[in-house]
Amino acid sequence: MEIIFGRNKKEQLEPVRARVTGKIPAWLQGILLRNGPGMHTVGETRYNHWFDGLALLHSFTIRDGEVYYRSKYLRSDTYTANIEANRIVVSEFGTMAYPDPCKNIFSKAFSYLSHTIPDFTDNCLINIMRCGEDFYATTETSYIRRINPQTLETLEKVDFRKYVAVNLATSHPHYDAAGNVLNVGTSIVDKGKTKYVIFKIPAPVPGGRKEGRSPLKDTEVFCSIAAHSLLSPSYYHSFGVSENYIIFLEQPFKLDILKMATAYIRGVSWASCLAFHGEDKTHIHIIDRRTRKPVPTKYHTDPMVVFHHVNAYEEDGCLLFDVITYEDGSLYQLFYLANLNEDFKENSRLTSMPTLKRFVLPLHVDKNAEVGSNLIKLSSTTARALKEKDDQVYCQPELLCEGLELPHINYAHNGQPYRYIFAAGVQWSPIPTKIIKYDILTKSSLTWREEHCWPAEPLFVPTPGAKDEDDGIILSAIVSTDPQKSPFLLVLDARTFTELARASVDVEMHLDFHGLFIPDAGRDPGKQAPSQEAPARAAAGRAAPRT
Ligand SMILES: CC1=C(/C=C/C(C)=C/C=C/C(C)=C/C=C/C=C(C)/C=C/C=C(C)/C=C/C2=C(C)C[C@@H](O)CC2(C)C)C(C)(C)CCC1
Ligand SMILES: [Fe+2]
Repeated sequence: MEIIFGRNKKEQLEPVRARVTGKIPAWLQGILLRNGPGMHTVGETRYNHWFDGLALLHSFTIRDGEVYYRSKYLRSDTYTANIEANRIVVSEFGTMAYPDPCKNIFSKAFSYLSHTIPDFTDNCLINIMRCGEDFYATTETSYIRRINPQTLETLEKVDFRKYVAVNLATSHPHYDAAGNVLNVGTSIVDKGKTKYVIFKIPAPVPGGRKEGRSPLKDTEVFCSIAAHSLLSPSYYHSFGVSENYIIFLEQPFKLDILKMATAYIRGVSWASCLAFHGEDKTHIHIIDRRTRKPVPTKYHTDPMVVFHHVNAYEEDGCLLFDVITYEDGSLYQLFYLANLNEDFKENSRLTSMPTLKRFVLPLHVDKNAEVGSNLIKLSSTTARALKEKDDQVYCQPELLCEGLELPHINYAHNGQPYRYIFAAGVQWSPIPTKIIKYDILTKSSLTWREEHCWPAEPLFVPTPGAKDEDDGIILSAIVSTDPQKSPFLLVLDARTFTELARASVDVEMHLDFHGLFIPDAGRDPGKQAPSQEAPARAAAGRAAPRT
């Protein structure tokens, strides 16, 4: 466990050629670029939480059946300040740090006052966002860092706050067919009105970057939602989109702003300002993308915690959305490094299982429908939505499957009807885990697993000209707890889940969070596959007839 979670990983600055066994499809050319925590101690100091680790970018460049691996720490201001001081000087999610080494309460108070609000970290360790031709490493503060996807060099630091009033933003943006980026953030201090802000980064004008203009400069507010409680906005990690709607879950996993305001002076982490309120409900906000306004019906469901939305689509006047749910916020508890030790199996039993659930919301509620009646008439689901008084609807989801996390789909189906979910399988115990293809239609699954292997999030890359949703390959970086086994990039046939190839590298690879595949530019665009993160092409793929 220590090898996987706690140990600092070395950078691999020079591209190293991987040992390929099997055959990588000739059409698969491009860069798999991923992000995750790689350094957990600096000098004598250590982070408390796995999600605090310094961002280590890594990439697998796939060219003509060969694979080259490289990795580089994100040179964030946080990284530089820590390395220069040879200790942790910037606070992260689970670790509060003090620029001033003096620990007495007066000096704490003094440095608090002199900084007023400590600046938030730009240790962008969670995901990679594409914005036109630019790529950014992302986290959940207002900072993102532009990076060079070829060399993994760190470029400029961008503060969303310059363009839109958000203090936090998700690391899971959505992309539409035209190349617009949608994201959501929380505005905590803007005129005392705590709100969730959905914002849009418009698709760049051609040649814009060449003229030195970043598409971020055109960022606009799409819609704002007032928080139910001004002093305790919800925490969220992602959101959902269908063709015409945005789904935002205001869940009872909340940030306590008063606690946050005193966290620094009290010497506690941001994480300690987060709490699950089992007595509250989950509010489901639906925004109409055409009017940019919330729909009038007030939907709610039982208390739950969601980190990852899977997908959403509309069918017969209903909005269906699939999410991975937990019964409480204990997932974040599990990833304290102190819990990720030999007793992991014991500790992890405390956590509720990630469960894939389908919610179905009626988009038009008949005012005359009887209170207590089920408004969902779809035969394909057991999800229910019960009419309540005053335009309220209580949603009861359908439980689809247990033990999925880090979900991915064929992104050409994002917001559209879809059938397959690719994900890492989580059992917590017994470990290690597996990769799963879950078929929503038949409720069956295919799995890939191997002893001692810990898979990362599986990404789907479609075959050029693909018609079927699962015509493509799955890429996943695999690390192992067996010191004899090198980490490798696994290439699976997404249809059958048989292994096509693996590319092993003799490096200490880290277990990462998220990333994307960048298909090689310059290939015949007519023949280019609709790619996971290339929305314009994905749209072209969607237009192709489906079988
Ligand atoms: C909170 C706050 C602040 C700070 C916010 C910060 C720095 C937030 C950072 C948040 C981060 C890094 C969030 C990361 C979330 C990641 C999630 C939910 C990942 C889940 C992954 C899971 C369950 C993976 C399981 C696994 C699978 C499936 C396969 C296996 O092989 C391996 C395993 C077990 C890892 C401010 C802005 C400073 C101030 C304001 C308040
Ligand atoms: Fe995530």
